[in-house]
Amino acid sequence: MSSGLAALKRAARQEARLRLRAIPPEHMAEQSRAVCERVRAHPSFAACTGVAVYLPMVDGLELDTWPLVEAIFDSSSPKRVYVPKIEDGGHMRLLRATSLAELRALPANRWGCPEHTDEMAVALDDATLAGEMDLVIVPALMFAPATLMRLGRGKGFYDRFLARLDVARRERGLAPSFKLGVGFAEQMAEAVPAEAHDIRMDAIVSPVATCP
Ligand SMILES: Nc1nc2c(c(=O)[nH]1)N(C=O)[C@@H](CNc1ccc(C(=O)N[C@@H](CCC(=O)O)C(=O)O)cc1)CN2
Ligand SMILES: Nc1ncnc2c1ncn2[C@@H]1O[C@H](COP(=O)(O)OP(=O)(O)OP(=O)(O)O)[C@@H](O)[C@H]1O
Repeated sequence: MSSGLAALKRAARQEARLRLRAIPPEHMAEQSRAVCERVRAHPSFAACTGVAVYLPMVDGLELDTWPLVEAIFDSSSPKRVYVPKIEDGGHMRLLRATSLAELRALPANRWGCPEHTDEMAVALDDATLAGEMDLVIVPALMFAPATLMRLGRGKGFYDRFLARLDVARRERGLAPSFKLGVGFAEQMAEAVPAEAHDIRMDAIVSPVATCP
């Protein structure tokens, strides 16, 4: 990556963290509920049979996806649910979860994200390889709804996972996954610095708008 772009990304991540820290907790909870409602109302949600969703970090500072996860498991027409697990070496696996209780009981990893432990995950396959998810709920530090681009946490986990997922789906004759970015109003920007490997979202949902 060119050092100019790296510096731009670094500065934009710092700006995003400042904005996130300034959101009152009750405003975060309210926005999270509104975004989860909008996701449930989106056509890609009704259409999907398998959803990849992150579980929010315990210390907050990102959109709370629990209202969405609870709604999926409460539904009479359940969908398959997959959650990320970070492996050594910077690889992200997606593991199928079979109940809300299973997810609720997951311990926090070193970054504060609820995640299966290595022992729990031993018998679980990486669902990415079978291309099982048709909808991916994508986190980011900042989004640009006008361009559908996102700025992640800088480790490339989602960019690499989304690329691998769609390769697996293509090999099976399946359409690409629908990539739905979710964030607080404070995380929406005019533009974000982007590189060739940064994967474009199909839609971005904030509490007040769904783009496109
Ligand atoms: N809830 C949740 N789960 C998720 C993600 C996420 O963004 N949110 N991820 C999305 O990719 C993956 C974990 N990705 C991470 C990527 C980078 C860092 C990281 O660099 N942490 C810093 C300190 C924290 C920070 O301010 O970002 C560090 O370790 O130095 C942490 C997690 C998978 N699970
Ligand atoms: N498809 C890919 N293949 C190989 N390397 C990649 C790919 N996507 C991203 N990377 C690498 O990952 C690192 C982080 O990329 P970047 O700064 O774009 O992360 P990010 O978009 O903030 O992270 P994330 O996607 O996890 O939210 C970079 O070194 C980049 O080269």
